[in-house]
Amino acid sequence: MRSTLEGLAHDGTARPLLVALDFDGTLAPLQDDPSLSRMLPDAVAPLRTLVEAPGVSLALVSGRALHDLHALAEGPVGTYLIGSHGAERARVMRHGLDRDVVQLTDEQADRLATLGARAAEIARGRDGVWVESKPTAVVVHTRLAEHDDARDAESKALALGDELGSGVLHGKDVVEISVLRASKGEALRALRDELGARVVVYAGDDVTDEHAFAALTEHDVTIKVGAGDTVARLRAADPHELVDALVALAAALPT
Ligand SMILES: O=P(O)(O)OC[C@H]1O[C@H](O[C@H]2O[C@H](CO)[C@@H](O)[C@H](O)[C@H]2O)[C@H](O)[C@@H](O)[C@@H]1O
Repeated sequence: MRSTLEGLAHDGTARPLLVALDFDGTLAPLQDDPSLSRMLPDAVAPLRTLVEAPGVSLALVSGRALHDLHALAEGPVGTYLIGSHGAERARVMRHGLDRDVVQLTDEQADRLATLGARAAEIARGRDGVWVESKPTAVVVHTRLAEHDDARDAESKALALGDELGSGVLHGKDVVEISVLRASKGEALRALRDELGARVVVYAGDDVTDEHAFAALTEHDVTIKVGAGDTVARLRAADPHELVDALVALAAALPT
């Protein structure tokens, strides 16, 4: 995996190059409290090098709400941010974000409010189950719950998603119910087309990242972080191994 990335650095035909990275579980080790998630410190310098390199673009592609991703990930100026599994997009500017505004219809806004209330009912009385609200979705979190409570809450949340959601994603200890149809794969493909990227590198750890892997071609570089079935071609054992490879990629770029 590391040698593949180093090879891209030297390959002049792999330009424009888009390096797109998931956040939680990929650049940032998973945490019980999502507000404590931070990118591994060693990732900061190579990401800055990538975003400043001629012919290279950087994107962070996350299930996080955009404002959350911006605040926690601290992507360098020039980074593209894709949030809410593709429903939100922005670019990091020197002062703030250049942001595509998501506008829900009245019907979607009403449905989001209903979903929030119904998800709160699922969490009620289940210790460790809690609900995160996003601009386009609600998320039922179960990481801290006992096994039976977690499975029960997840199955109820999936049923709620089938009833009222436009999209349902079952990630690592989360069920995310959105009122918009979006996926990391569609968002990544749209960004690639806009940038005219000849090669895309994508790394992610969760089942929701499989949409992004599936949207790429055999000429791209797909990296699954951690264990689990995947359509990605390469694997990093954990965020540390991925970040080591990004350090190597950045160091190998022509100066
Ligand atoms: O696409 P990602 O960047 O991987 O974001 C997906 C979800 O990330 C957050 O949840 C995950 O990370 C939490 C912190 O490590 C962890 O507690 C949780 O169990 C994970 O599923 C975030 O809270 C969700 O909103 C994102 O959709």
